Amino acid sequence: MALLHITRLSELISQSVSAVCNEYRTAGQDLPVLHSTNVGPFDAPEKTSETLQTAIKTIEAACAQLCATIANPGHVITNKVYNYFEPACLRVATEAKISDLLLDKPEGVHVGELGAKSNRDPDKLSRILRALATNHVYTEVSPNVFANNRLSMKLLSSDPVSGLVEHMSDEAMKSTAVLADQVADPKAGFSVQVEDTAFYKAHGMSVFEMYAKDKLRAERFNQAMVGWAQVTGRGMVPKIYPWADLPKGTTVVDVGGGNGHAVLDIIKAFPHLKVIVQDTPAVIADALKFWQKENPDAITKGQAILQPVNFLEEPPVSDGDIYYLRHVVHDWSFDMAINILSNVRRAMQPNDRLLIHEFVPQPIVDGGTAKAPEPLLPNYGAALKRLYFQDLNMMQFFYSKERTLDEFMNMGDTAGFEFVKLWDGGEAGIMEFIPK
Ligand SMILES: C[S@@+](CC[C@H](N)C(=O)[O-])C[C@H]1O[C@@H](n2cnc3c(N)ncnc32)[C@H](O)[C@@H]1O
Repeated sequence: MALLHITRLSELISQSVSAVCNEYRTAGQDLPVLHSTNVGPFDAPEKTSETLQTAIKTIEAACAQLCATIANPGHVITNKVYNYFEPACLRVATEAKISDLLLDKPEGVHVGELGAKSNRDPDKLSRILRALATNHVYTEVSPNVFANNRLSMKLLSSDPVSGLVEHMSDEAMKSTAVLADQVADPKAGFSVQVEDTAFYKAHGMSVFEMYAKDKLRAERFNQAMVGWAQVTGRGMVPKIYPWADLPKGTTVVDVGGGNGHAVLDIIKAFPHLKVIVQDTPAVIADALKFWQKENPDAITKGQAILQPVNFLEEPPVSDGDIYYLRHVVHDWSFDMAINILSNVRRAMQPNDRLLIHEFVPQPIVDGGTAKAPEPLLPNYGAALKRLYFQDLNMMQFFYSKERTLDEFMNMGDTAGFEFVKLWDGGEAGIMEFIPK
């Protein structure tokens, strides 16, 4: 049985590798290589076919499960706990702009030069870059000479994923360090108040209070949201919902829209639509710069309007047809989320629609709709770990959570909405509601 288990895992890996090769071959594309700095043809989630996605998921899940099954347990656990160095090293690399310094230098750059150009101690830098290269971020081409590879290209300062790395390895990770203390605390551990969260303990304020005061971190967070969207399928937003079928002039209100990158993609694909982005005044000021760079015409023509709102205290603008909330509800406890949704409900007419775009995690025990082949964990285990860590991120920031479909349906019902449909978008889905 034990032998069957590990050989089955290895078979799953080799079958899935064949499937990957086949997808590339059929598309006439070269197979990916780790040291390449070129963007691969299927690197973006929206460019990855379902067959390729399943094969990659299976490889990730089976490799992790095989290692966990056969390696020394103490070794595996020690490696897991040492993982906290990886984000710290990634932040050193992004803040020192190492990937920018290595751009177009396939022969690599000596750490002495990297240290001089980034004002970092070369010895510390070399050890940090070596730790990253050992984990496949950067290549050490010869002793102390480092070059970019397919992963380190995501750390370029022009790539919004680098903002995500900094946001997560700075203010987020500092709160992760005290998460266990908060969970064990007899008072804070059972609270749902934001003042009792790990984030509040670490920083003495909530995350949105931080961003109201700290402009650099606030701008970085907005960039992080674009990076997050890119990784989880920015290009998916126009594909998940039948935006094309909406009548000309339909107005989509992006409530808590950040800089409005999601609706920017929507009007790019569906120019017959109009959008209004609403967020806090500081974020809207940042959003204006973003649109002036990305699509200034939409602002001049009035196709895109940017407006401040405080959705905790007032309804969003009332002249929308579709109210779209992307990764907003997950920031709030049940009661606070009901307050926001009730405010949205107050802005809406009977024929308007509410779209809540969020992760919808599947229970691990029956695997929900994911249906991984045995002996993989039913939810594809390590391949989907981001989803479960993201839920903990919501715990440490807000004492909120990533919710199941049932939880969203209950929430919608409480706030005065009738559930219509889940538009499946893979990792995240759009839940459509109408006013009751
Ligand atoms: C997790 S971000 C999601 C941003 C965007 N929808 C996206 O998917 O990238 C949550 C957003 O809610 C906004 N927000 C928080 N409190 C708010 C409030 N009281 N009124 C309006 N927006 C708020 C934040 O500024 C932030 O842009």
